[in-house]
Amino acid sequence: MYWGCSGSLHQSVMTLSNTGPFNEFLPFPVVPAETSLLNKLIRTSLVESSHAVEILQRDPSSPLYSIRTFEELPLKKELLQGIYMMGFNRPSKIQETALPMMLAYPPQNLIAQSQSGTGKTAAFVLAMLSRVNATEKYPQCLCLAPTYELALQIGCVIEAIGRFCADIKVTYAVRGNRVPQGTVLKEQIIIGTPGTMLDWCFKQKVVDLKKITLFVLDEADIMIDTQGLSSQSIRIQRALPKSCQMLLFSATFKSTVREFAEKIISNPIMIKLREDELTLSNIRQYYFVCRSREEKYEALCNIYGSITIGQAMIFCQTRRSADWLAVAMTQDGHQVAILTAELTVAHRANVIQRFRSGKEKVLIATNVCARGIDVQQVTIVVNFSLPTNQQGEPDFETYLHRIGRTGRFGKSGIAFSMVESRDVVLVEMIEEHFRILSTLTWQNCIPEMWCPCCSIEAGS
Ligand SMILES: Nc1ncnc2c1ncn2[C@@H]1O[C@H](COP(=O)(O)OP(=O)(O)OP(=O)(O)O)[C@@H](O)[C@H]1O
Repeated sequence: MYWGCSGSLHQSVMTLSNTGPFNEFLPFPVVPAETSLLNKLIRTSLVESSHAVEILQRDPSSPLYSIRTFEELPLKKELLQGIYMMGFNRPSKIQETALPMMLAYPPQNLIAQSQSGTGKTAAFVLAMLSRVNATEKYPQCLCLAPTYELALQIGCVIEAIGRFCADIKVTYAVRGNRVPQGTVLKEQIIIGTPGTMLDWCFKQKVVDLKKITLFVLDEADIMIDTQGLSSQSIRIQRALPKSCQMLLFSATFKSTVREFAEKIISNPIMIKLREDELTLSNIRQYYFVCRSREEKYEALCNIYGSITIGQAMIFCQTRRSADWLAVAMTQDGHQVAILTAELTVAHRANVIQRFRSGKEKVLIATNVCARGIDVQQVTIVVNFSLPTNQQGEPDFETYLHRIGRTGRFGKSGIAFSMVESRDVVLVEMIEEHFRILSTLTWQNCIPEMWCPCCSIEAGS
């Protein structure tokens, strides 16, 4: 699989190593950069938010306005053409507010937070392509991303939106792309990871930082959670001229991100798009009490026999039980895909893409690799085992992530949990926990006695 575009780097085999923070309960860590990448790869459309953009902090001297159409922006016609070729008819929520600020003169510094998929990348790509002076053949914009693959993804967006800007070129400061000292870079935009960018700027000295007019730091939350990346980014940023415009983007706005952002960006305008909260209120939840794994499987087959299922996602606690279930379902003639943390990111992306496109109807996943992955068309979620922590207590957060839907995409869904008798107490704890948030409709259905509550069309 090749994730880059036609830029000046070509490399076809990519895997991300699991180097992120280690989750003590699970054999494989959840790596936020991987989740972010997978979501980018599987996302084909904008995640529209119902929330307004909040302006947390603003430069009082800057006029603040938002736009409704791309034509209202000072964009060159080649960029408008590029935008329309991408199928973007109107700006997203975050673009409405951020783009006028990013394109304003004099240039303004901006910190923007908005959840994944809301159009941040497209926004800063437009800013980069607008700021560049295409007649000058030297680096003018630097963009930092936390991983090789994410850097290449940004490059793809630049090349897609900028396809009519023939004179603007992009290069990649990422591992494997070596530039000997003395190289004269002609590309106006450099996208890279902090380590290699640092090398290009300070060791190889192929970038004259004094000539950089726009600096973009993407996925700031991932950067600061990944050892070394934030200090490398700060080193680069500190060497830039005072007049250089700084843009920082993040999907989350934890206090650490805010502190980091404020440390490196002076007098920023700060904007934030509130995230839709996960909710269980539109999910009907049922559970089966089973005596064994085999009986859980029988219950699962009963669900399949009784209701119309679009696509289902089944969660298992361990890889071994995921494998067992995949074999059993395949033998019974189901088209099943399996997602476990041992797969490389490229492999996982492939599995998810196949599932998205409907090639498989069932996706069996272990929790670790499915967390944060956005598969919107799923109408049925099955907990083949309830998520628990190392102490054997219910993992409420994971439960919510597995079955929760945001208000915006809150088509009703159904979730089934298979529990062994000794675990009914977990069900009660989950019920107790979420009763505060929403009204739950738990139903105790016993496989042999199929109850009427379950004869509901999924997604109805
Ligand atoms: N104005 C728009 N109209 C329609 N689609 C858009 C628009 N802007 C972006 N998109 C599309 O929406 C998807 C998400 O956009 P984008 O990647 O820019 O979001 P993001 O906020 O940067 O996400 P992430 O945090 O995961 O990087 C992409 O498929 C992109 O092509």
